[in-house]
Amino acid sequence: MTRAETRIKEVVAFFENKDTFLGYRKLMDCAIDTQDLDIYNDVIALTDWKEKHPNDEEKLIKRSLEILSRISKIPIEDYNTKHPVVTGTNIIKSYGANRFKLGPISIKIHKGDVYGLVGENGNGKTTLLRILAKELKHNEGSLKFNFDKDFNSDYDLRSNLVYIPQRTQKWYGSLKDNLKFVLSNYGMDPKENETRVLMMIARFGLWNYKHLKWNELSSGYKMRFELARTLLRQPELLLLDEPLANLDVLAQQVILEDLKSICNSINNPIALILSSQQLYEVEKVSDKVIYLKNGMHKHNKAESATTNTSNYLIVEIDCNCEREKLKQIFTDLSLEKLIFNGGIFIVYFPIKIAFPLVLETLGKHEIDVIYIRNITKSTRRFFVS
Ligand SMILES: Nc1ncnc2c1ncn2[C@@H]1O[C@H](COP(=O)(O)OP(=O)(O)OP(=O)(O)O)[C@@H](O)[C@H]1O
Repeated sequence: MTRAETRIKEVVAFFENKDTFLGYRKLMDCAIDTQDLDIYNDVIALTDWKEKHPNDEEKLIKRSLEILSRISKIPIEDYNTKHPVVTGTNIIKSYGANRFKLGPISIKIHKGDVYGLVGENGNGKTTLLRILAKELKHNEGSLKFNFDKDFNSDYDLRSNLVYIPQRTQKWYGSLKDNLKFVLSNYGMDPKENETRVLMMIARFGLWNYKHLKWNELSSGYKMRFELARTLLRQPELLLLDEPLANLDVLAQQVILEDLKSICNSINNPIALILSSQQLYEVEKVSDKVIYLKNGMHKHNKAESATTNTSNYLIVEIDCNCEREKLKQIFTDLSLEKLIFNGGIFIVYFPIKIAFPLVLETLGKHEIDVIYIRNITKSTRRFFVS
């Protein structure tokens, strides 16, 4: 079975399980991979119908499955993501003597992969993104791009790599007109322009917002607009600085999943690096997490001998329990260390202790647990140690 066939099968299963919210977004990804304007028009017509008939789930499923069946007849070529699209070697950036220094950092970025860039404030995330975007010059090391589309100037480079900063600029006119403007700059025929723009509007859940102006959109929808605008340019490398900053928790998860799915396109994958403070959300979708501490890349290898946390099971717990009581109940589990950090406990056990045993112990003592997480392999442990 090809990747495309496997994916269509998955999407059919979402609809069969009546998970139409996810199924419909994945259906649109399958449609985008066909690059077939007739399919796009089918999806656009169905999106319009769906917005007008929000309660007719059965018909939506039926019509979606029909489109999927048409998509399955279109051959989709697998893109070979073997070669990195960016290779940075020993990159160093200094803002001057006795000031912040980033690096040396070495990094290889492949299309189809999502890289999460995390770290506390002021540790160099934006600096690294701006270097990769060629907005900022590095002092030492090499940075090589290997794009499919040739670039002869920094202007050309801008269509291969797109950097969306934390604060984006105001625009004028309607959301849809602004998106159409992007493609008209590439000299696209007006009919195709309309179809591609409406497809992207549908994909980013902007259908009911397409006639609104900048000041009529919430920050979250402004970010969706930026993503739609960016993806219309079909970049090969996408650099996002804090894209989740203004989104509510559910929207953060939806946008991250969408980005992952779009970047994982079968025939047109994109390499994505995004910086964020939303560690868990980012870890969930990232193929690799880059944790920056004082400008250095701290490698997240739980087994690494260089990390002083490697020999522990580390658990984060929020519970209604006194510190002394917690200490006492964990004595049997050979408790190593108990830290109270920002309202939650960080508990260290020898690595031989299994996480379910911690759960069992808390249950046995009827501790009122609000939240618990095993952070042994998460970069979260760097934030608390
Ligand atoms: N143009 C500049 N000149 C001098 N120092 C700078 C400049 N830009 C950034 N810095 C310093 O470099 C360090 C790293 O900044 P950077 O914005 O890269 O961090 P960050 O991890 O993105 O932080 P945040 O999470 O707060 O956005 C900070 O100490 C900052 O003050």
